[in-house]
Amino acid sequence: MLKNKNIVLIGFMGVGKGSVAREVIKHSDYITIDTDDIIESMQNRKIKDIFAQDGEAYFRKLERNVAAWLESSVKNTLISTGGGFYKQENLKKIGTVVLLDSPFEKIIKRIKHHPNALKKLKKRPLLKDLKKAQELYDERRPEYLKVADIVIDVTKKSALECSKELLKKVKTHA
Ligand SMILES: Nc1ncnc2c1ncn2[C@@H]1O[C@H](COP(=O)(O)OP(=O)(O)O)[C@@H](O)[C@H]1O
Ligand SMILES: O=C(O)C1=C[C@@H](OP(=O)(O)O)[C@@H](O)[C@H](O)C1
Repeated sequence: MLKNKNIVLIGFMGVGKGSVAREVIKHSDYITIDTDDIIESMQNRKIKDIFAQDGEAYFRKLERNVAAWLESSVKNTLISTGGGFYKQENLKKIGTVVLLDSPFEKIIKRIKHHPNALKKLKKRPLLKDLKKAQELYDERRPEYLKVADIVIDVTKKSALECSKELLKKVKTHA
């Protein structure tokens, strides 16, 4: 583990941030937290309900609050983030930024193959319209690459393989 250094996992919706984080903690001393989970628990409602009831701008404000808290108060933690969290101004101050990268079609294929696919799609308001989601992906991908300290191509790898690559790359990045 790096001293006083968080790992911030970024990447498009459904690319596997949560899945990889859960593998990393099995093979290291890291504790993991998820910005979406923090927001849902503070609000006592689901992300899709926050979007529906108060709109995306309100959700982004909540993300900003979480980002400020992460920077001031969280250390030595693997932080999994929502797909839009990478835009936070203080992102690089929170920790080493690791991008999970994969083509749009592969991400969607994976989600659709999951036994709980419908639920997985429903809980992500920005995946409702796949054409718009593809546009969002195209707009974001260069920005993800720009902000990342480390990039992991997750396309042909299991979450376990990705977690091992992450731990190795983080170690050598220090
Ligand atoms: N490396 C992987 N190989 C195959 N399927 C994966 C992999 N990583 C994630 N998945 C599947 O993709 C979907 C989205 O993963 P998830 O971890 O929830 O993504 P995120 O946290 O980035 O939104 C889930 O159905 C999960 O089981
Ligand atoms: O890409 C985005 O802007 C979003 C991604 C979601 O998280 P996941 O990446 O975990 O699906 C969630 O934060 C919200 O629906 C907005």
